[in-house]
Amino acid sequence: MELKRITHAENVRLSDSGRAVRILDQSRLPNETVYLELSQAEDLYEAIASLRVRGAPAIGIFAGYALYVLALQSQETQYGPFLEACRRNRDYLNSSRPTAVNLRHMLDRVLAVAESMPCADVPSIQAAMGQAARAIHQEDIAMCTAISEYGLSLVKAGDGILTHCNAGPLATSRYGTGLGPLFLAKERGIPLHAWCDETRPLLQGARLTAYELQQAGIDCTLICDNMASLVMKEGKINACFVGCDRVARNGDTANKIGTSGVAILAKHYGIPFYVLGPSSTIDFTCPDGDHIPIELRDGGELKEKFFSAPVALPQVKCYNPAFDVTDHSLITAIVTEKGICYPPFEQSFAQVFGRPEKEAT
Ligand SMILES: CSC[C@H]1O[C@H](OP(=O)(O)O)[C@H](O)[C@@H]1O
Repeated sequence: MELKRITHAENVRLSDSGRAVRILDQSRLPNETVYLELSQAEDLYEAIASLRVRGAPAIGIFAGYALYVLALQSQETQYGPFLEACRRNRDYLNSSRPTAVNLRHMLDRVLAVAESMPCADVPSIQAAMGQAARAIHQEDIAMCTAISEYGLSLVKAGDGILTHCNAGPLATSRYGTGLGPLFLAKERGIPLHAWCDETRPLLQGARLTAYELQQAGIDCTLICDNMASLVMKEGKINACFVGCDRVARNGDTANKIGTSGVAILAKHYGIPFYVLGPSSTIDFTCPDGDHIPIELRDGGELKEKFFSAPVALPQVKCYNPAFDVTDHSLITAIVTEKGICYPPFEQSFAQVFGRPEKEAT
């Protein structure tokens, strides 16, 4: 049987000129397909802050390229001033969103290249930074493929998979993490059915997950977030697959707001709850979920965004945390590119990643 390779929208890459970052503007999907080429610091920052590019791995890939294209514009010819400019750009881009640790990890990785070349000329440093940014992108493709393989091993043909938010190719490089097994299953002719939480308030599930799955010909049904309990009770769900933005050392996981509620429901109904993500999303310096910074966003996203008229009076106060933390006790396994980690997570991380069990904080 000819295996049909799923084509993925190119969500982030270097522009053809090599001097800008080209993205598919996810804030305009699913109704408009708009590509942007960004090279100015303020535009690169805004693209992350406004979720034109979003999803922990995709943010990391974008940030690596962004620091590189900004370095290319530097007029500095001396190492010291050049490095200081790179550090300022790193700090500025890192301040765009606080929760997804991939942002910090990948900015630091590209900056570390510049910091490791004190005796090199600026053009050589710029070239090395570009190689690091491209490596981050290629590594993510490999990681998502491996995560998808491990994730697919946890389900069987005909299973119903509940998803929350978007952790597909748009949020990563290819395949995705939480959605990766669904794309891999499609390529292999294995039927799975996705039940997609719309994921208020920014509707990544409705706008992006349903879009990606529909485009790929993958069976999916869109539901409101408040329907998750009913579809679980009705026996439609055999497993929950979600992505992650930051995993603490004990397995507590920050992901899109509403994820912890899905995990509590899954526990109640005896349904396995899987977190899927690359090792670059694990923050080994973070001891537990209480130490994960949670982004607070503007209340307008609740009251008027996506509505033809406001759904609440302008004076109504709002609370809009963009993420919540799922306690490690609610997680069946954390699926990474290096293997499936089962509780106790600190021990399995040590085994899978070959790290000391107790890390210096
Ligand atoms: C593949 S990780 C995607 C992860 O990021 C999303 O957050 P946002 O849309 O705000 O970037 C969400 O938490 C997804 O699970």
